[in-house]
Amino acid sequence: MPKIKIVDNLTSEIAVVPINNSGFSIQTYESSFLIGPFKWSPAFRADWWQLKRAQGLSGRTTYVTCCFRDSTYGLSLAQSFNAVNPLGRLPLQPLSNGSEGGEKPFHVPLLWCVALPPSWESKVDPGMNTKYNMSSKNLRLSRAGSESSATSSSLVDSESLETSNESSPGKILLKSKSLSVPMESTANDSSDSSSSDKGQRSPSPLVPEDQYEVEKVCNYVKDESGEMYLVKWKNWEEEFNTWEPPRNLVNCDSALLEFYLARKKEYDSIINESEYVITDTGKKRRKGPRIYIQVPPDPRPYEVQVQEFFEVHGELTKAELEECMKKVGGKKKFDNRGWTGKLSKTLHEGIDGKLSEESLSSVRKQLAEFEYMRRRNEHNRILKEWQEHINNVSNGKPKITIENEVDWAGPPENFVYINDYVTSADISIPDDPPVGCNCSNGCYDNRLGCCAAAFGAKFAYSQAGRLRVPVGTPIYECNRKCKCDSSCPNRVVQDGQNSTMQFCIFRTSNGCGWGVKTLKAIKKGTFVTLYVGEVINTEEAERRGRSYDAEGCTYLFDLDFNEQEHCPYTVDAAKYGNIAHFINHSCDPNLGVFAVWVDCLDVNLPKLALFAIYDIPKGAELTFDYKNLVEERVSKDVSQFIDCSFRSNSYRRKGSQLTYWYFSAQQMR
Ligand SMILES: C[S@@+](CC[C@H](N)C(=O)[O-])C[C@H]1O[C@@H](n2cnc3c(N)ncnc32)[C@H](O)[C@@H]1O
Repeated sequence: MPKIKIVDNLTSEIAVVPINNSGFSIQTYESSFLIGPFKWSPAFRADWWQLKRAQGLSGRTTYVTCCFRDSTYGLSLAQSFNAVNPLGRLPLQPLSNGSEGGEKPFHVPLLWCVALPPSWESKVDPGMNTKYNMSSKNLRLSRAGSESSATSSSLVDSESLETSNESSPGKILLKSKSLSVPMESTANDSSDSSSSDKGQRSPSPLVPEDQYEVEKVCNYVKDESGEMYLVKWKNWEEEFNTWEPPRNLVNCDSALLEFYLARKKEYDSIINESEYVITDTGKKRRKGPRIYIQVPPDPRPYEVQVQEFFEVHGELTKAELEECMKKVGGKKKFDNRGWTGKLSKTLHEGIDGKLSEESLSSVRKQLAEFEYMRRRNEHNRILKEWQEHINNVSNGKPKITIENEVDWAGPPENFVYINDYVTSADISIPDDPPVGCNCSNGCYDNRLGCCAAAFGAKFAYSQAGRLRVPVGTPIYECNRKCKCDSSCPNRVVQDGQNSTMQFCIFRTSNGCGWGVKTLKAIKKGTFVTLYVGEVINTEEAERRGRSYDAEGCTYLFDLDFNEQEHCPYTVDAAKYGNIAHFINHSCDPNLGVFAVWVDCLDVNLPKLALFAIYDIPKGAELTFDYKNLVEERVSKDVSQFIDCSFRSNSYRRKGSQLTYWYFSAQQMR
C-alpha cells in the first residue's frame, strides 16, 4: 500500500485522500480540517484559498512543495509550486526510480507537503479512498544559511524529521524571489563539501538574501492552467531548475527576451521548413508531427513591439488617430490588459508579413485605438501633474482642475504659477502702509476716517463681502495699520479666493487655446481672482509688447491709473501668472477688473482684482473684456484675431447697469 505522510509546521499531519478520479481531499488531524473533494479546477483554487485563510496564511506568498511517493508504482515525484497559484502547471519530475528500491530522502522545505501530482489520478484505484501515510524517515530537511535567519513559520521543524544518510538526487529546492530561506542540496553535504557548494548560492552584495538571479530561461509551457517558465538559476546546478509562473520572473528581461527570440526562431524554422498540403476543404495544412514547443509572449514593452510593427507597416496617420478620438473621446483610460495576449500575437504575424490586407487593416484600427488611449493617458498624466502643482502653489484656493479633451496641448512651456506679483530687481512693491483707519468697532459704509472715505472713495463691499460699486471705482481696503481685525468687511481681496470656488482650466474648442470655466455658480459681486504677473517698467513692457504682438498673444496689463503721470508699471502675466493668465476675452464679459489698494498705497501699484459682474452659472466660461487693452497696446493683426465669440451669453441680465463696464484701467479712475 503506498504511504504518504504530509508534514507541515502548523499541523503535525495532513492526510491526502484521493477521491475517485476527481482529486484529493486534505485532512489535518489536529484541527479536524477537511477540505474537498476538490478537483483540478477553479473550484479547487477556491478551496485552496479557504485552506490558506483557515490556516492564517492569507495574503502571504507561500511556497508549497508537493511530494508523492508511490511505492506500489515505484516512483517518487516531487514538485514545488506557488501556493498562490496551486493550479499552475506542475511538470512532474521523477526524483528517483522506485525500482531501485529503498526510500529516497528529499527536502520538505516549506509549509506543505501534500500529494498533488495530477497524473496520479490515473494510477489510483478509483474506489480506493485510502489515507496515505509516509514514514517521516523519508523526509529530510536541511538548509543553507543560519538557523537564526529562518522564520519559524517558514520551516518544517527539523527535529520532527528523521534524517537519512542515503545520497539521492531526490531533493526539492525552491529558488524564487519570494522564498525566505534557501534550501541546499543534501546529496553530498556530509561527504563532499565542494560539490555541495555548487548547489548553493554564492553571496552577492547586489542580490538581496531572499532573491535569486535568473541565469537563463530554458523552457516554456502554457496550458489551460496558465503559463510557466523553466528557470536555470545563477550559481545553481541545472538539477535545481524550477518552473516558475511569469509573475516570479522580475528583473530578468534580457533572459526572457533571449529565450523568446531563440524559441521564436526555432518555431519559425519548423514552420518554414514544413511541407503543406491543401485539404479537401481547401485549407492549408502542415504535414508532419505536431509541434510541441510553444513560443512565449514577446516580453518587450508594448511600445517596442508596436514600434516594430510601425517600422514595417508605417506609423499611424493623424486621420487614424482622429478617428479614434471621435470614437473613444478624451476620458477613457488606456487599458493594456487587452493588449498582452492576442493582439501581440497578431501584431507579430503582421511584422512577419503573415496577415492578409483585411486583417492588417483591422490590426491597425485596433492599434490606433490603443495608441490613442495610451497617448491620451500619458497626456492626462502630465496634465494631472500640472494640476497638482498648481493646487500646491495656490493651496487649493481656488481648487483648480485641468481638462483637455480637444487636442494634445500640455502645460504652457516655461509658465510659472504664482499667487502674487513678482518683480524684477529694480522694482519693489512697498507693503508697509503709512496710514490706517482707527475703526476699532467696525468699518462700514462712509464711516468717517475709515479707509474708503479717507481716500475719497466709496465703501466697496456689502456685509456679505460682495462688491457693490460700479466698475471704475477704486477700492481701498483696510490694511495692516488699521485698528480693525481680520473679520472687517473691508478685507475681501486680501483674504484671497474663497476655498469653495472651483475652476477648471480647459482647452477651448473654438481655437482660443486654454480658457477658464467655473465648476460652481458664482454670485454677482463675488471676488473671483487677482490678475497677477511680473511687474515690469514701461521700457521693458514696450520691448516685450513688440515680441508678443509678433506671437499674437497678449498678457500685458498697464497699471495706468494715475492720469497725472505716464504709466510707469505694467503687469506681464505671460511667464508668471495665476489662473487669470488663462481667462479669455469677451466683449460681453462676466468679470470686471478693479484696482484695489491694500498694504501698498502707491497709486501706480494697485492690485488688479477680477469680480463677477453677473450671477455666473456653473459651467460658464469666465471672461473679461480686454479689447481696449488690445487696441492700446497690440497691433491690428492681433485685435482682428481676438473675436468676441462669447457675446451671446444667455445668462446676461438685460439692461443691467453693469453692461458698460470695461476692462481699461484708464476708465477705472
Ligand atoms: C490672457 S491669454 C488667455 C489664455 C489663452 N487662451 C491661453 O491659451 O493661454 C490671451 C490670449 O488668448 C487668446 N484669446 C483670448 N481671448 C480670445 C478670443 N475671444 N478670441 C480669440 N483668441 C482669444 C489670444 O491668443 C490672446 O492673446
